[in-house]
Amino acid sequence: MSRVPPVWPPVEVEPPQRHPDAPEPGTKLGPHYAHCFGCGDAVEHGLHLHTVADEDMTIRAKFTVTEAHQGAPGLAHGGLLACAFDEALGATVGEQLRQPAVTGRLETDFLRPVPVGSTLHIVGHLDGVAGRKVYASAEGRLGAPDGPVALRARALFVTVDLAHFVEHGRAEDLRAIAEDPSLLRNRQHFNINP
Ligand SMILES: CCCCCCCC(=O)SCCNC(=O)CCNC(=O)[C@H](O)C(C)(C)COP(=O)(O)OP(=O)(O)OC[C@H]1O[C@@H](n2cnc3c(N)ncnc32)[C@H](O)[C@@H]1OP(=O)(O)O
Repeated sequence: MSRVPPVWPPVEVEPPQRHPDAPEPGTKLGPHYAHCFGCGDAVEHGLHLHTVADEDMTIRAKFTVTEAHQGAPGLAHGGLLACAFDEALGATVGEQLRQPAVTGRLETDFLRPVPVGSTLHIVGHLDGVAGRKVYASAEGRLGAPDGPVALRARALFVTVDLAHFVEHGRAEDLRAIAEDPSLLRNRQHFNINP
């Protein structure tokens, strides 16, 4: 079967406009929510993605695969790898546009197995905007920023109002944030206040 991907982005897009408050290249982004499985520091066996803003609408992220992330013996679970890309792409969109957005569609190509103990170096890029639709893509290299490509991913994010999270989030988790706003680690950027 051919691995030639379809045209990307799949619709006509405008070039994304970097928000004036988007973090400067080199800024460490930190977790956006303590209990986020992708980046949260309160999730013992989470992915703990470390993300840094970079030039040209990109972010760089690192994900180290632990024993807790196995699918086959000694190898990362594919769904968790997709999760790492969801997180990295979400950070790319959120940090560069400074607008809440959720994943509408995520596609992932797995090119190489990713062993436990290895680190994936992910670069996420904002590709274009069409109304509320935001297209982003990412590549993950094994072991080093110039290592072999292990995964590629493409995603459609859809921008939403903060009401999306208030309406759909579990009440006790929203209450916990109201009681301890520091759970939203990046709240100075997004000013989420449910
Ligand atoms: C820093 C933060 C890091 C966070 C990283 C993690 C990110 C996440 O995991 S977010 C959680 C997972 N995602 C979700 O829970 C989203 C669930 N889905 C939804 O809530 C809704 O379907 C939602 C908001 C995406 C879209 O619904 P709604 O607001 O009614 O808009 P809707 O009109 O259906 O869609 C908007 C546009 O997107 C398009 N679209 C939506 N979904 C898709 C899809 N899967 N494929 C193609 N196009 C789509 C629609 O066709 C529409 O296009 P157009 O404007 O051209 O008509």
